[in-house]
Amino acid sequence: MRISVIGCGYLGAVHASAMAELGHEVVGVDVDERKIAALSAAHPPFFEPGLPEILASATASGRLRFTTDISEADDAEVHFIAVGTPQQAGGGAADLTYVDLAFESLLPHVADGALVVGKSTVPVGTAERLAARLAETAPHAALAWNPEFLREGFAVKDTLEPDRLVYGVDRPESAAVLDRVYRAAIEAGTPRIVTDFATAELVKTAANAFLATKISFINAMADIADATGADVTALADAIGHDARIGRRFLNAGVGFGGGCLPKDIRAFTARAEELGRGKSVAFLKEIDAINLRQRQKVVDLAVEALGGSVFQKRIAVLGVTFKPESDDVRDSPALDVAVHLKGLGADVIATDPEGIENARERHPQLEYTTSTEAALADADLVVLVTEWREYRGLDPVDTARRVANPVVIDGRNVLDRDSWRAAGWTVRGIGRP
Ligand SMILES: NC(=O)c1ccc[n+]([C@@H]2O[C@H](COP(=O)([O-])OP(=O)(O)OC[C@H]3O[C@@H](n4cnc5c(N)ncnc54)[C@H](O)[C@@H]3O)[C@@H](O)[C@H]2O)c1
Ligand SMILES: O=c1ccn([C@@H]2O[C@H](COP(=O)(O)OP(=O)(O)O[C@H]3O[C@H](CO)[C@@H](O)[C@H](O)[C@H]3O)[C@@H](O)[C@H]2O)c(=O)[nH]1
Repeated sequence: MRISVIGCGYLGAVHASAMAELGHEVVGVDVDERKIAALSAAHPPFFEPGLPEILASATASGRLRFTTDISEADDAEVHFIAVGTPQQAGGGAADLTYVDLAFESLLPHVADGALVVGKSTVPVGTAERLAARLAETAPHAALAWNPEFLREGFAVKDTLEPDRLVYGVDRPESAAVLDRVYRAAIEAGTPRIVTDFATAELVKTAANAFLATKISFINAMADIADATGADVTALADAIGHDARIGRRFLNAGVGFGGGCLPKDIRAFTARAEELGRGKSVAFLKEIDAINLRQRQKVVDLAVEALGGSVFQKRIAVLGVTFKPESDDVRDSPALDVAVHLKGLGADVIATDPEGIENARERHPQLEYTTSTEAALADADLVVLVTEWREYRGLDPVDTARRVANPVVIDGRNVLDRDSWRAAGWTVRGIGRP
């Protein structure tokens, strides 16, 4: 099929490449010339495992090209909208400017019979509004909402082998078109849920709200564990054996960040308030508050570990991205902790395998290194806040030789505390004795 993907960021670049990998003819469109130049040269403008390979093979095959000229989307049968929906400046609601601009710029290029498919995460009601606008200007085209559930770090696999497909449609023909797009996944047995616009939009919001709730729930348990000497990791293992609860997403630590969960729960709350249903999701404000307290908790642990002040103390911060296997620092708990410690007068040196460039752009006041050894050298304190494999695998004996003072705050509860303690370290975790 001929497909266009409008917006080639973390979501769109992967979606475009994956669609081409499935054999479709794809044009990726973005307003960012640098991004388009990089993608056209088969260089992903961000770090995502597996993307370089499918991008290279799809561009070489001629099935995938990128452009800043939206008129090149003219002959597509399906147009995916994958532009950003960030948090509004000064409020929690989603900023729909990019969706609206992308949609308006696409309208003159929507052919009769084409399907416009929203992929961006939007407040419920957006699809209905856009469908009405489409009916005015391109009455022989249709709109669908097909939310995306990929995780950064696993984006290629999640796109090619999704857990489920959700189609929000207003006519059965739209679902049939999406079935052709996703034929490979459907033939492999991927469940598909065909529903109305509002349900499809809400499925996405509800999924992220649930995931955020799971993480803040375990972080709340970590706080009680801290007050009682209990161990939140053992607690998570034990409750996780109950299949109704499940062990995944019960890792206590510095909390959730990224370009999705934090902004999506805030946008959901704002939308529910607009709908007069604020009370129904008021708990999400507490989920957010618990999450943000985790960042403060790590900072407080650092102050405590250094005897009441971090002023002029050398602190090695391991990790700046919001999670491993990504270079994304949007709303990153790790970077927030580093910035906060710096604000308290610490001599912070932050390291990360992939995120330094993005972190430096946002917070040039921090000192960065890509070398873990350089970060550790003569540190008075080590703070692990993103669980990259290289940090989880650090040798405690060798690491102890590098630092000035063998004290580590394990903000992700990933170090083997027994071997670190045996090597002379003081180890502080989250919700662990
Ligand atoms: N990142 C993820 O893991 C993920 C997963 C699922 C859903 N989502 C949702 O997908 C959407 C995109 O997220 P992202 O992380 O890819 O954001 P992003 O900021 O990485 O990418 C958005 C892209 O849209 C481009 N853009 C903006 N206006 C445009 C226009 N008028 N025409 C063409 N391109 C335009 C930007 O230049 C940018 O490259 C958001 O709604 C997000 O919530 C993201
Ligand atoms: O037990 C856990 C699991 C995750 N996290 C943190 O939660 C955040 C989000 O992690 P994850 O969900 O893996 O990353 P994203 O790539 O942001 O993916 C989420 O957001 C996407 C955008 O909406 C959705 O598509 C995905 O389904 C949803 O998992 C990260 O900061 C993690 O460190 C924890 O603190 N504890």
